[in-house]
Amino acid sequence: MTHALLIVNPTSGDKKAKDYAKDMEATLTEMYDQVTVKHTEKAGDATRFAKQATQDRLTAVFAMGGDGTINETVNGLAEQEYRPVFGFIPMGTVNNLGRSLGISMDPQEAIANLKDSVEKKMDIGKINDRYFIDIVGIGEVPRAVQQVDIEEKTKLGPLAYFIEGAKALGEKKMYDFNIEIDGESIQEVSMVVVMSLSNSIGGFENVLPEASAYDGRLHFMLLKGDKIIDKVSLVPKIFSGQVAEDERIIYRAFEKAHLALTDGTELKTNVDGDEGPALPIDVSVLEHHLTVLVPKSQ
Ligand SMILES: Nc1ncnc2c1ncn2[C@@H]1O[C@H](COP(=O)(O)OP(=O)(O)OP(=O)(O)O)[C@@H](O)[C@H]1O
Repeated sequence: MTHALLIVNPTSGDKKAKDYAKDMEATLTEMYDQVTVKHTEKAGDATRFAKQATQDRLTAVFAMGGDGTINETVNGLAEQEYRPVFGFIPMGTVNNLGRSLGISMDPQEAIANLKDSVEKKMDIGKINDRYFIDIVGIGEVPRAVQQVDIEEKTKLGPLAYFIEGAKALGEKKMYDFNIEIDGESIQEVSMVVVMSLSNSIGGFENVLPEASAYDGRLHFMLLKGDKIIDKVSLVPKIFSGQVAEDERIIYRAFEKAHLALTDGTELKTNVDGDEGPALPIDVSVLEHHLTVLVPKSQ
């Protein structure tokens, strides 16, 4: 007998997730013998529900919510001995993972496409003892992006992050990084370091055209501090997918890295848009770790 769990964050997508949950349940009922629906009430619920599903050996776990809910659900599934098939309906502002996997941003369409989806093996990231689905950011730009308030997000969508991030480019705060990346040592002064799983960053889909959630690699970018004067000219390059070739940026596709500051000060990371652990950090990719349902056209 097949059994699917549907995790719904009723507050996601301007509270629309709650309305779409009925359609989703009906669709899942056509796909699985049994469907259980659980609504989250607070941070940590989605992780708990998903982890329980691995212990109960359910066939599939679905999430309806923003990147926060997707991240929490994946944190419940990752590195468990048995991992159910994973699917999700993006209901947030940015929906970075949904964009990189080609899932429709229209919830109705995303639900309808489920019946015609295929299974793919998706990479996930690990930072210290937790997991991420999109990105680890370090420095003033990721910090500013994290502080975008809910009203601005609702009004402007991903553009709100872009505006705050661009403002922070004017900041002059630099950090002296000491990095080990797949056996290579990098010492560099920088204001921003980003490690992404896919082509999509902050909802913008063409930043790293070569990268994908299935390539078994994380993608590291460090903006060199000594070339700070012409950093504004980098913006069009970032959006036309040319960062990997720019001399002001160190780019590496990698599997494992250790990042610290040379003076040993604590600096908090941004993980999938929320505050993460402080440096020093260990970051790695878990290749093809989750079986995810994506539209057939992908
Ligand atoms: N019933 C609830 N009421 C209030 N907050 C909740 C509830 N259930 C979960 N949460 C919180 O919502 C967070 C995730 O929200 P969501 O899934 O919308 O992600 P998001 O990252 O805010 O999305 P986006 O920024 O893309 O809009 C969870 O981490 C949890 O703290």
